Formats: sequence, C-alpha cells, structure tokens
Amino acid sequence: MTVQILEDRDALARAVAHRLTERVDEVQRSTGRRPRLVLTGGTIANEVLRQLIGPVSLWREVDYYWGDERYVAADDDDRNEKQAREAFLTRFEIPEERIHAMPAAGEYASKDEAADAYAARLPDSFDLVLLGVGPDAHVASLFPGFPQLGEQQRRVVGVDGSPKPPPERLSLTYPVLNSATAVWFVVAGEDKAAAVAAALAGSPVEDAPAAGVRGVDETLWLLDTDSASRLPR
Ligand SMILES: O=C(O)[C@H](O)[C@@H](O)[C@H](O)[C@H](O)COP(=O)(O)O
Repeated sequence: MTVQILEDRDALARAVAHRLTERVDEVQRSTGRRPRLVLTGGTIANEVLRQLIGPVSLWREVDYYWGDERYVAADDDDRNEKQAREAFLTRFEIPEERIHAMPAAGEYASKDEAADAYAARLPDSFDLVLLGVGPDAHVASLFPGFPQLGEQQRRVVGVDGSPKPPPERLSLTYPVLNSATAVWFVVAGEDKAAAVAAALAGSPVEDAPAAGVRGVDETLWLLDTDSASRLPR
C-alpha cells in the first residue's frame, strides 16, 4: 500500500496521467500484449483522462473496460463511457474494438442479463484498475451496506437504489477488482477526507467499501492534500 499526495487536484490529475502513460508503456513492453485497463467514472477520473497526451499509438493498443456504469440509455450524459469518450477516447480515435463498454439500459431484458453479458466478456484479470472514491467510501458502484459487497461468485452485478444518482447501475464485484495486478485509487477534495482515512485505517468493508480492494502486486492511493487531510501525520 503506497500513498502519494499532490498539492491540488490539477497536480493530482497531471501526476496520475503521467503515471498511467508510463504504466501502459511498461505493460506493453513487458508483456508484448495490449494492457487491460479498467476505467472509473467520476470527476477526478475524467480530469485524468483529459490530461492524457500522445503518442496516439500507445493508447490505441489498450483494451478499455469499466469498473461500473450508470444503467441509463447509451446516449445519456450520465454514462461513464460517454464521459470517457468526450474526455479521451474520441480525441485519440481509439478503435471501437478496444472499447469494452458496459451495456446500456435497454440493450438486454434486465440489469442481471446485462451484467452477465458483460461478465462473459471480461478477461481473466486486469493489469490496472482505476477507482474513484465517494464521500461514503464507495468504489465503483459498491456502496456501504449494500448486498453487492458480499458477492463472491458473480463478476458483474446490477445495483438498485444507488445513493449516488442515477439509482440504477452495473458494477464489477470484489473478486474481479481484487484479481487486478494493480489498483490505483484517485481521490481529490475535502469531502473525501473521512472516506480516505477510514479506508486506509482498514475500516470494515460494510462501512468503507474502498477498504475491500487490493491489487495483487500494487495498491496505490493517489490523493490531493484535501482528500489526505484526515490521515495521521
Ligand atoms: O459511476 C460513478 O459514479 C463512479 O464510478 C464512482 O464510483 C466515482 O468514481 C466516485 O463516486 C467518485 O466520483 P467523483 O470523483 O466525481 O467524486
């Protein structure tokens, strides 16, 4: 578990974009295959995507997945996929076959069918999972006290009644998130300080879902000073 603290959210977004570029290049060189990257929704994550720069060839040789998705129409501005296209994927003209978006509402008869369809497309593991963290220490669409926290069989689940709108979502589950080689939490803002402190203190997963995610080889907390403000000195 490593923590890096940047002075503000702009510096954080730039630092994560730089780290991500280096990691993607490193995985391509060391494995000779396309890196398998899990994107997350949320404002700081989109700021990171906006900071990414070339070479375009690097980014076109990555397979992009999502840790969660709002279960809304494909053209809904709330879609994490749509926001990622606007922030990055379109800018670099990433080929469609590299973009593995979660199903939108209406593509399948139910959220459960959509979840199972996405699960069937997932690789055995991921090289890197990016996660934002909510003020309640949720990650992806795994929320405190929700039944999905206990899911150990299914790799993708539907979520109803999300406390963060919109209410219906799809989410990867802990077994998938924790099979990733590396997990990077990217968190900015004073409103996240308590969640960060709780997760890093090892609070029960029921109260702080972020505490339940670890990379196999690497777990990194990339913070700004505000979100780190409740950490012990
Ligand atoms: O679909 C979502 O809403 C996200 O995946 C969610 O898990 C997000 O990452 C956190 O809520 C942090 O979001 P912010 O960075 O905007 O606070």
